[in-house]
Amino acid sequence: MARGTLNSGSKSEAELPKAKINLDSLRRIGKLISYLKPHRAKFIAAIVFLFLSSITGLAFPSFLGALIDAAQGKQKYSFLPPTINAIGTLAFGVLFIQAFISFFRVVWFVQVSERALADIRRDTYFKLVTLPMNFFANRRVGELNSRISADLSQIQDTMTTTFAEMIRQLVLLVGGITFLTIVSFKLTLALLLMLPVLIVFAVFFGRFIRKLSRQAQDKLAESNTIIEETLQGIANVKAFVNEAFEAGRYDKNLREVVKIAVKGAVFRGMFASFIVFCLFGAIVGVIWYGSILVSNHELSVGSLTTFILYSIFVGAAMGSFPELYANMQKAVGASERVLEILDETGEDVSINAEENVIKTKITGNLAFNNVVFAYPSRQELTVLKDISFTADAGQKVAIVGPSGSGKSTMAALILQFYHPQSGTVQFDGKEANQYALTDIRNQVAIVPQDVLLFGGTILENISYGKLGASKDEIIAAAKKANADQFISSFPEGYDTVVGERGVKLSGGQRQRIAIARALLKNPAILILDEATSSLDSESERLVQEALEVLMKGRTSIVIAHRLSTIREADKIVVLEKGNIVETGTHQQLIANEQGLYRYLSQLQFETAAKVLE
Ligand SMILES: Nc1ncnc2c1ncn2[C@@H]1O[C@H](COP(=O)(O)OP(=O)(O)OP(=O)(O)O)[C@@H](O)[C@H]1O
Repeated sequence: MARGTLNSGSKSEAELPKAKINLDSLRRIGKLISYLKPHRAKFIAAIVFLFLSSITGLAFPSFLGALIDAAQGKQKYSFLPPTINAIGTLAFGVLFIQAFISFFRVVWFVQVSERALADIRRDTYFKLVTLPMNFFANRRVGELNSRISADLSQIQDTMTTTFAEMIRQLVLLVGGITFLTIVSFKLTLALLLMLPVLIVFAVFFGRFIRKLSRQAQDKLAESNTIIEETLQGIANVKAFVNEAFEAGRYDKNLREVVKIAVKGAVFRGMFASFIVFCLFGAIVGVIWYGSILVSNHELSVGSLTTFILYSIFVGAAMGSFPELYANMQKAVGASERVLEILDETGEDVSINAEENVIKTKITGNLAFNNVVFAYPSRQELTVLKDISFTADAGQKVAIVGPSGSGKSTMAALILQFYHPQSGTVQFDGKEANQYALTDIRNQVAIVPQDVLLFGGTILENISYGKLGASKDEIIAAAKKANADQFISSFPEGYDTVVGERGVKLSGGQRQRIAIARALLKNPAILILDEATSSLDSESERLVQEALEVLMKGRTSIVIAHRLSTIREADKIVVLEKGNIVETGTHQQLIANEQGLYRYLSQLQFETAAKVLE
């Protein structure tokens, strides 16, 4: 039967959907098979060895039969030596060769599939990280993660085990039937009439029982949910005096669990009787008939032994096919899902670090010309409607407006995460598409609202702004970003591990790390997405000071939530529902009594005053 490793038991793999195997699906997954090409010599050698080891495996029942016959003074095959010792020695010789071949076939299969799989994994990951933002908007991280883990594991399992097992069982089946026919045509006929019917019956029976036990498990899980819900909401249960109701609900569910389990037990019992009576019965029948042939001198004892062993080989091979086939189907499904990613068109970003150099310098003039934009995932909602504004090199331009007015979307368009439906985004007077994508992203930095730190040291996190920066450069950037002081206060300083498993940094501290990152990157254009949650005043002062240093000498686009921080801006763009409703300096805008800016300013001023009271 198929080995236990075929379904490594992990839930996600066991639940992978199956796909139909036909010419069309095989053609589609041909691209994945092409990953074997660089290793084809080894792969072919492994298949040849697999054939050899399976064929030598087939020799053993004949050796055993010959040994038994030799013990009775008979010679079973003329091509085998007549004495017991000679046959035994030969059998050991073949065994040794088989062991030798098996070693290499296992090692080679694993080597080839591991390497091919690593290439597929690498390409899938590379493709994933270069895919446009829109791709990620429509998919959950968990789902993508499972493609790289569960789907690829299934493909790997199939490559290393299922595929080899399929070939091995095929050889055993064909070879087994051939040898059986040689030993006794009559017995083989009797066996082949019975065996397939019994095996098909056993497989379907087995599946039905598995389905029943899954139903029982699901029902049990349901009753566990009832317990969980009741205990979590115990205050509600008590307040409504619904203890009896919950107890009834649980009891009803439990009865159903028992009902399904008992029904399953009946079928399980029937299955056991069936196996005992029919399958073992078939063997007993064959031996019975064989013994009659032996007593009539039509068959030797050795031949009967050989026959029984080959029948076991053939039966096991037949029985293993349904599971092997199901595994193949899962692998085809998994391959199709992985290919879906590989076939997507990525952004024009190279994954070679050496190619990531700035080819065209940008001085920092930025312009939006009649930009109209809707997110590809929500075409019906036009987020930006005819936006035009300019930011000259070195200027500080603030974008303000109510929540949802499209401020962050403008930042995403500057970073080329998305492209406008009409209108253009220009850098130094040239349209964005005239630059290499990496040229723009390498010269634009963003300090986001919520700073994500990667698992690693503070030093590594800052150097994310400029990979390969020296420690001195990093410390200098941290000093300018007002971060050196708090970093040095940690016992491990810059080597302190942060991120999910490390030290938790406060919002203000994380922002200063992000500022140091941006300083290190030294961009021509800076986007500041101001944090909405307010920091305490000391933290705020440190962050604000660091930001002033960062903004000096470059174009800064400040997405502002607190209007007090942008009074000095060269230009303030006021956005409302995707339209620019006002543009000007703080003085100009505050003077407009009917203006949105003045209204928002007053609102914030009043809120602040109330807090102070
Ligand atoms: N990835 C996305 N896919 C689809 N719609 C989006 C996406 N991101 C934002 N939106 C929508 O675009 C509109 C503008 O959002 P945006 O985040 O630009 O506003 P904002 O002005 O930055 O808001 P806030 O001040 O709350 O951050 C909103 O209606 C939002 O629902």
